[in-house]
Amino acid sequence: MYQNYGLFIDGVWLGVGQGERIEVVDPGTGAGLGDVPGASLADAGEALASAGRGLALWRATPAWTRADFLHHAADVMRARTEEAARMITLESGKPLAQARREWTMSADQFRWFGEEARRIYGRIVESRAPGGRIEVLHEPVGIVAAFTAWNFPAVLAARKLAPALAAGCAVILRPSSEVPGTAMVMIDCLREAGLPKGVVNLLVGPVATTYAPLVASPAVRKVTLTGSTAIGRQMLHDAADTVKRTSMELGGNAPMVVFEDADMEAALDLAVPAKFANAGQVCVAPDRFYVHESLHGRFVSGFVARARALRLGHGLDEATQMGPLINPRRVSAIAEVVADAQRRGGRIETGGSPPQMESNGYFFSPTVISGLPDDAKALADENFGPIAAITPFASDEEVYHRANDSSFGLAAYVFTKSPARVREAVARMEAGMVGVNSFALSAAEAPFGGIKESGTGREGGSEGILEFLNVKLAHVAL
Ligand SMILES: NC(=O)C1=CN([C@@H]2O[C@H](COP(=O)(O)OP(=O)(O)OC[C@H]3O[C@@H](n4cnc5c(N)ncnc54)[C@H](O)[C@@H]3O)[C@@H](O)[C@H]2O)C=CC1
Ligand SMILES: O=C(O)[C@H](O)CS(=O)(=O)O
Repeated sequence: MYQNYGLFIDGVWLGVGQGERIEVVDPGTGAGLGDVPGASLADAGEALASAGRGLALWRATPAWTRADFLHHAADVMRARTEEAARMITLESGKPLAQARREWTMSADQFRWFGEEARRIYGRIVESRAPGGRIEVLHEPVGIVAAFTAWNFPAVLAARKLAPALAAGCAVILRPSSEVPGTAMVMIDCLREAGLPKGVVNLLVGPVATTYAPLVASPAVRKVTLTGSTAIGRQMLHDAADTVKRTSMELGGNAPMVVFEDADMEAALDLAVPAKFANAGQVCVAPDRFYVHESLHGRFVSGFVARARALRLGHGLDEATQMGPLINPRRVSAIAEVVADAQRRGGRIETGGSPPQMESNGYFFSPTVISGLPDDAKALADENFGPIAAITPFASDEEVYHRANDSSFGLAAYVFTKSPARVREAVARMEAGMVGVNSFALSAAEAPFGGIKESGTGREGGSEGILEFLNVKLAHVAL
């Protein structure tokens, strides 16, 4: 699996880092996939030095040359889809079809920001001083340290690499140790596309050697994380010591509101796949289902029937619709959410425990819970697993209050046929992204991100490149 990869420092693969080896596990079987080198402090120092050289070269590279590279990288990625999808599935557990979609979404990021690289506009403002002029320029922010979660190992990295490279930055990428191979395949695609030495470096390994030296280094001018709110909060504190730019794609706990005028069957057909994609380990997955009281009973029944029909299995089996959780700790965490629900009088409508399977994989049955109070874990916390908590509401005012009663604000979804309700929901939902009769929030051309404790900054769209640019004012009196 990893014999051709390892750490990527100064344009070469280092199969042997100076740190300890890291075992990678297939969550679908519990078996080892192989091991990868863990970076040492010396490796991190070499990556920082390499990134400094890479930045000097890349920021001087014309935008159209950067753009052509990004487009070529997207083409190479598309050509290597099957290899990449297999790696994503083996490391993260998600079914192959979802892995292929994720890789395609990742290539789209490079294609989109290949175009955006050509559109880094400044402006000139007439000065109030005779003969003067004000120039507003955009310059690359510098060396970027990028940290990503395990659940979408490709697109989370692409959402950072593509805009940073479009802007002229150099990047040190440090993926989750659960899924290092996916980032390795992606960087090998960039290498194949002609990535210059030092522009992207890859570190894998312990926080002490792959995060601490980067966040402390004054040479690193931007920290970008996709991960939990707890880790994001820590990184924001750490980055403040050297006043780094930051962008944070953090936790979510998305409400889905089904109004009484919704097309309930259509809502169910979309909600169940959205809930159980990647076994629910999706930051924008619908977690809290608020259903108008007139529809609640039928909605629960329809949700349960669809959940029970899902085929669980290893992601490499093309027939699999839901794979495992990422590790045993996630299985325990989800089991605790169910136990909390039972203690609070909730009804486990289906699921609630690991399935009976001939597998050592980390599986948990698709689970539907009703009858819970709003402060139950299944409703109040980010569960990040295959749990749907469904609860009735009586009025619009009630449901907006309950849906917004959260420290999170990543995604929110409403289902209704009423244009008036659509306008009100988009305006009143406290989230960075709102889906109306849709869960399709993730696209390279759309700004992805949250508010409140779901994070800061946006990835994708015309906003995404701004995260990696500094504004410079020049007042020229000539
Ligand atoms: N907003 C978004 O776009 C997304 C958010 N997420 C969030 O990520 C979380 C799940 O992913 P996880 O990898 O479990 O999150 P995590 O926060 O535990 O880890 C995120 C990254 O930070 C690293 N990390 C862990 N502890 C660290 C520390 N003390 N110092 C520095 N780095 C550290 C991890 O190795 C990983 O690379 C969920 O909360 C989910 O909502 C996941 C995907 C997308
Ligand atoms: O990590 C995630 O949850 C992804 O952002 C989900 S998606 O945007 O790729 O669908």
